[in-house]
Amino acid sequence: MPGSFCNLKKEKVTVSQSTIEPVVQADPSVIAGLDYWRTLPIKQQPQWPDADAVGAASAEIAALPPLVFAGEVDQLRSRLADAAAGRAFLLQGGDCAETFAGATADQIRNRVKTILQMAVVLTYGASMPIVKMGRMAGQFAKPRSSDTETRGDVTLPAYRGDIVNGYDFTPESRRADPARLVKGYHTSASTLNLIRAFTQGGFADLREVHSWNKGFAANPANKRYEALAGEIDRAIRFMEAAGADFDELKRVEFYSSHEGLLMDYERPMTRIDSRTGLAYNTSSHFQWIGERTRDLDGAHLDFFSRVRNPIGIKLGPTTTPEVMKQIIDKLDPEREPGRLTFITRMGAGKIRESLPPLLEAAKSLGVTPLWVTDPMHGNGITTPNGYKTRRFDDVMDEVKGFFEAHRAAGTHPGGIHIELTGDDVTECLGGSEHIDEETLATRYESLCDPRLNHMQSLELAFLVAEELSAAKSHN
Ligand SMILES: O=C[C@H](O)[C@H](O)COP(=O)(O)O
Ligand SMILES: C=C(OP(=O)(O)O)C(=O)O
Ligand SMILES: [Mn+2]
Repeated sequence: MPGSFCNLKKEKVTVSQSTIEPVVQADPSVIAGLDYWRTLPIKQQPQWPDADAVGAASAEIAALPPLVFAGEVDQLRSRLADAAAGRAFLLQGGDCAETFAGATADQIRNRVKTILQMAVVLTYGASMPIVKMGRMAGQFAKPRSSDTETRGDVTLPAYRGDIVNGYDFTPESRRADPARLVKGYHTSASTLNLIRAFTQGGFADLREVHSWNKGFAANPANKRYEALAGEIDRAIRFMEAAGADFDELKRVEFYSSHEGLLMDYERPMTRIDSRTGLAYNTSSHFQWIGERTRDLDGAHLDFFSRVRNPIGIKLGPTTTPEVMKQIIDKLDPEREPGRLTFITRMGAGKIRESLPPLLEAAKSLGVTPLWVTDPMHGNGITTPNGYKTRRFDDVMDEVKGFFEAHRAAGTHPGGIHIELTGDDVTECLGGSEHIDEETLATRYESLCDPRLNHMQSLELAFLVAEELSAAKSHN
């Protein structure tokens, strides 16, 4: 697999030799285009103190093997095309900011386990395949509202994610360190390796995942979900009785994704596929462009318009149909199924007004992007004692608004994008454990935005499954 890519170092094109398949030479204009973003305005990049050290780190990354194979990326595009057409549903979840210290076997397993558990519930509710994708194995760079953070009378650069600087509030830790780019690569590689092992090696066995869900539903706090859990149980027993081959249900496809933000990492991870001569960002299967960096004439949109990966764009409540159309024209001029995902993050109070005009505009343009709801980023609040948090009920209300808007427009609600962890943290308010403002302090671990914990994530999956099954019966 690695031999089928060429490494791109600066402007020079070197194509590695593959004995397995013929190598297609990269068109020089493709290579040159990949650096056009350097001429454009760019937001949310760190102030690296040492330009030579950044260049050296990027060159080192450019020489390392790709983390994903272009063929897997193509497969994901076709899965997302199914979701856009209403034949599948995307579940994308993981930390707001992964950390190097958090890349442990236990924490990775808990996140994968949570996503697998949610996926089983959603599969039942949707009666459709669930495309499983982690905000994992590369979600290390963060855009921030402010470049600096002030505590008392000390002001330092803001924490921009472990791939840039440290969280500790000292000048040394907050200085952007290019060595972190290389560590980001290796941490992504080891995380993805374990994800592949879990999802291919037997851990994802449907019956096992289902038995974990039975444990969730047996908890008296989750009584509300007992009936649905019972239905899933009967469905699985029916499959067993009918002779389903459960060995075939031990492995699942699982895709990696992160925000395509930090260009000194994304550019060197972008390689030319020897099969096609086209550029793929091999840092993950899918990248999205954030609400803060999706400027039409900016560096990010230009760069990601030139890679073959399926691309997500976050759309906040102020997005106009005209801007949406220009994004489509720039990123998906061919209107290729599965290429473009719109991840709307409007806020529970706004989605019912802000989403319908975009859905109507897409219909009148004759385009069918994949529509995904991110019910996290429009619902942030800060408690009087200083914790960034979100209310579970607001999150769920935005999901409901998303389904309502699609039902009214006759478009497909194609997926959910959630900040979650598999651990029992206390970062979001509410849920069946009734986490309140006092409780937040007991186990608040996120270095950026608050995540649903394991229980809250499963609870959300049961509620979304109800929405999905209602959406089915309306069709
Ligand atoms: O994850 C999203 C953003 O990075 C985050 O919401 C920004 O948070 P801030 O407003 O604390 O910078
Ligand atoms: C930064 C994020 O979101 P947004 O761009 O929607 O604010 C995120 O997904 O963590
Ligand atoms: Mn976030």
